[in-house]
Amino acid sequence: MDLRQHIRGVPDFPKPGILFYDISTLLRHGPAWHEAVARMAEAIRPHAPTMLAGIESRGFLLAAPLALQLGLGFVMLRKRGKLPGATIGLDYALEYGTDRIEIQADAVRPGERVVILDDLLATGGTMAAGIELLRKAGAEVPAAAALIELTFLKGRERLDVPCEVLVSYDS
Ligand SMILES: O=P(O)(O)OC[C@H]1O[C@H](OP(=O)(O)OP(=O)(O)O)[C@H](O)[C@@H]1O
Ligand SMILES: Nc1ncnc2[nH]cnc12
Repeated sequence: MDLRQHIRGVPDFPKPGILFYDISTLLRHGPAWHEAVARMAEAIRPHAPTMLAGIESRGFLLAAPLALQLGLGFVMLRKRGKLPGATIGLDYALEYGTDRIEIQADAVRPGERVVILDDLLATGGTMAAGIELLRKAGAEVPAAAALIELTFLKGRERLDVPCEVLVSYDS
């Protein structure tokens, strides 16, 4: 199955000139979504994770079913101020301005092998921050994974681990 047929490019969202790769149409299609999760599980398995992590919010859509498929738990990396209890945070640069992601301080045990998931790798800033935050919390990060990579933005060059992807766009 060509997953590309189930991903919609929406022009000029969220601002003029940006082509937004919308996974809503993939999520809505049962067989395509099932296959995407199954293929992602097989791509991640060789990295031998003991746990998964998902980046808010579209990363959660992958982390939850993949954790079930692989028989693992998963941890939420959330935007600022959303997690209760003690947290560890990391500020990171966006195209315009900065953002912050956080993890609960007791979320991972030292040396836990955590594969980090997001829906899409664009500039790589979000994924790189997620990896750094997981390491700050004591995890090892053997790999990252995303459904979609926008290769022309070279986000992969910002990562020091392999990134598994299912669909790439070069423009
Ligand atoms: O590689 P980057 O340039 O950092 O961009 C990729 C990030 O941007 C999107 O998240 P967004 O902030 O739109 O949040 P959402 O998942 O809540 O929609 C996407 O889900 C990734 O997390
Ligand atoms: N072009 C894009 N489409 C969908 N999500 C994104 N996140 C960052 N860039 C994006």
